[in-house]
Amino acid sequence: MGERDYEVRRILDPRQGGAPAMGRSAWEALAEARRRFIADGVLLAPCPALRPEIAESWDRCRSAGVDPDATVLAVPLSDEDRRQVMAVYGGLVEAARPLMGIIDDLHLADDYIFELVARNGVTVLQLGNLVLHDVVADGSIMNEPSMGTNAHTLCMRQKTPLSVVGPEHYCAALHGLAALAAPVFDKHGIVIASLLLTQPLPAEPWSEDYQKLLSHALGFIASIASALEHQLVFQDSLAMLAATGEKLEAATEYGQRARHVLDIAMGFTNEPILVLDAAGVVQHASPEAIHLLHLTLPDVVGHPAEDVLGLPWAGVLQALGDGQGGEVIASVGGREFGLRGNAVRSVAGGALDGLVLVLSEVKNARGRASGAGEEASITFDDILGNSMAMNEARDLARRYAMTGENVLIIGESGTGKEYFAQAIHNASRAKGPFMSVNCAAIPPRLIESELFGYESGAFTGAERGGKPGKIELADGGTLFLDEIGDMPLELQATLLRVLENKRVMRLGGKAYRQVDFRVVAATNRDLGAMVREGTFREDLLYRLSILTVPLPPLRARNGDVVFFAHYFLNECRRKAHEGPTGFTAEAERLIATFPWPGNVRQIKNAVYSAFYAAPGEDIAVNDLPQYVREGREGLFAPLEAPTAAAAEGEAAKPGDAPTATPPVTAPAGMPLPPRGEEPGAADGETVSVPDELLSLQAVEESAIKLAMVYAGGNVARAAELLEISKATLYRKIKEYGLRQ
Ligand SMILES: Nc1ncnc2c1ncn2[C@@H]1O[C@H](COP(=O)(O)OP(=O)(O)OP(=O)(O)O)[C@@H](O)[C@H]1O
Repeated sequence: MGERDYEVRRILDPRQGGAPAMGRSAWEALAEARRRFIADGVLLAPCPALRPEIAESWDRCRSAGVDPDATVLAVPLSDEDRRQVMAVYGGLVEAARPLMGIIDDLHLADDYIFELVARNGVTVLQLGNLVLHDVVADGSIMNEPSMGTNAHTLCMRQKTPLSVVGPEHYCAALHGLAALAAPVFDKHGIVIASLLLTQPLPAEPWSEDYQKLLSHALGFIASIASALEHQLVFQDSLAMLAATGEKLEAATEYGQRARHVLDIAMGFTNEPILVLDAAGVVQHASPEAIHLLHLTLPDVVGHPAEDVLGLPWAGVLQALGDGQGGEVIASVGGREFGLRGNAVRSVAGGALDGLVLVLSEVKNARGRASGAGEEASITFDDILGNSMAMNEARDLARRYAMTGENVLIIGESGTGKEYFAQAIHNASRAKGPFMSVNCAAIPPRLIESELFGYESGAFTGAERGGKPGKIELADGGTLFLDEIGDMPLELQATLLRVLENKRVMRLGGKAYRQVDFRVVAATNRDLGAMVREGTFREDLLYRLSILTVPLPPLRARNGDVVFFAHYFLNECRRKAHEGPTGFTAEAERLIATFPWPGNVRQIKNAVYSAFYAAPGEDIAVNDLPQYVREGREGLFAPLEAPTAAAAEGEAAKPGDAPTATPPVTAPAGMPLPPRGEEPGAADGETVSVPDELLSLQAVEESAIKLAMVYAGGNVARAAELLEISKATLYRKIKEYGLRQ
């Protein structure tokens, strides 16, 4: 239509376009001009009735050798060719048929033939009652070379509606006809066909009425051509719409299938996952997420994040939508959950398509808290000591931390094994949880459920909804197996399998969960000897001990003892904001030479106890625990009600401040150590404590008692002094059968 350079309106006026008005003389002059041209090949000049396009057509016909006297015009078309043409023009024919039918309603003509002629001259649709069999064979190709000057070929050539009447036709066989034709353009402005109305000429074709009728008929045909073009565009749009609809349908179907697949896939993951669309509506939820949130699938899927997680979607997007791995905390049903998010974009850098949220309960989401509520806050920078032995241990552990492999830490009690475990965790998996299990502190029959967790109903007393084990909770982080030497033999094989496969099954469960965790194990026992005794599995030891960090006892760390004494003194001052500022020379000498079997913990406790006991500027020998003053390697004695002799003796010691050691008495309800275990103590004599009573457990037990004394029975304060969590202290109080 873009090429259309005429207007239908103008054609209705015969003076402005289409067929020029022709009176009788003009008609006769035209006929004469044609006769002369056919005969001589020359045009009579001037002949106003002869339009240039008609004259040019005659010229082309003559040059092409068209026979002006042929009786049968047009070139026959094979059936096959015709089928092909019809296949191409089928759509156009269907569109044109109702429009062309209007001619009947208008009674514009009596005898006529109204045709839709393809661009190549083949009639593809024919209406009307005029029979032209004698002139044009049915289903033939009608074009200029086959039938001389004609209206439809010329209108397509000229790209405008026009008429060819009587003697304007080159071939005499058509002289009795008037043909009116209008081109049909496609949406690109290319002529694809023409509409052709053919009628027999009346007796007086030059009459004014007939000339007017011709003009109106041409306008009508041009209008139909125009309507047909619009219809084509409309059909095109419909087709496009239909195609788009089909594509949409296909896309919707594909989307539905993908959704179904994802729904099923969700059932296979043990991760608590929520998938949200760009508007923040939950589209999928894994069973684990449903389980963790204590909700049902219909409570979650199809609901906005705001309703499910209680968080404004805009805030979630801001925190997690940039794909930088942030975390937000959501509170659902009074419990807190960490949400880590992965932004989904189908085009890199493009608009957000959705968000995949991985949930975890806050206690392990933050990656710090262990089951006992302890925090893995220690880094290698917090591990003090400048002795060569200590530096070597620290360097070794730092290197091992980077390997991601399991690490075994061996050392006496109080040498800093847990400190090292935390430092390794924070150097390699700080973002993950640090879960610690003290194999010596948990009754053997409970270790299994503590480690592996259980499903609801796994055993009598199991929590409803089950409980994840420490291994599961350590996912993405570190499992610290303290006192691994106390791991029950029957569990060692299972643990080994878990270490090898990195997957666990809860007790009473049916499915394995893949867990990504690293084990740091610690012991103060000789695992090699235990293997020889048959109480520790060799294969487990091998698995755990590939990277071993031996921690030197304090007595092997040259210079560290005095360093720690001052360090802990300063720590006390920082906490108390007052108190002694140093040690007397003699107290420092005593500290430096004491063997400290309880290592750093012991010296720390000794300094803390002296700090709160010392009345003066400096901590003196008298302020130090009695067992230190007496050169004994334990804490047992100081908790004893001091004998008068002992108190005197201490007070009389030269070089110390002239103050008596404050009598250490247990507050009401605080049990004193079992005297019966101390040979000779029953009769009140001061005796040296046998070595076996200075076992590490005794050291710990005594430290607890001492801390409780100084904390006035306040567990929180005592825990602070001992630098352990309240929960651990409660556990140890229970373990040692102490009363608070
Ligand atoms: N290198 C160190 N720097 C600072 N403090 C230390 C160091 N080593 C140990 N400590 C102190 O000693 C305490 C005991 O350390 P830790 O619990 O790590 O020892 P452990 O070897 O695990 O002991 P146990 O075997 O009895 O459990 C710590 O709470 C800390 O206060």
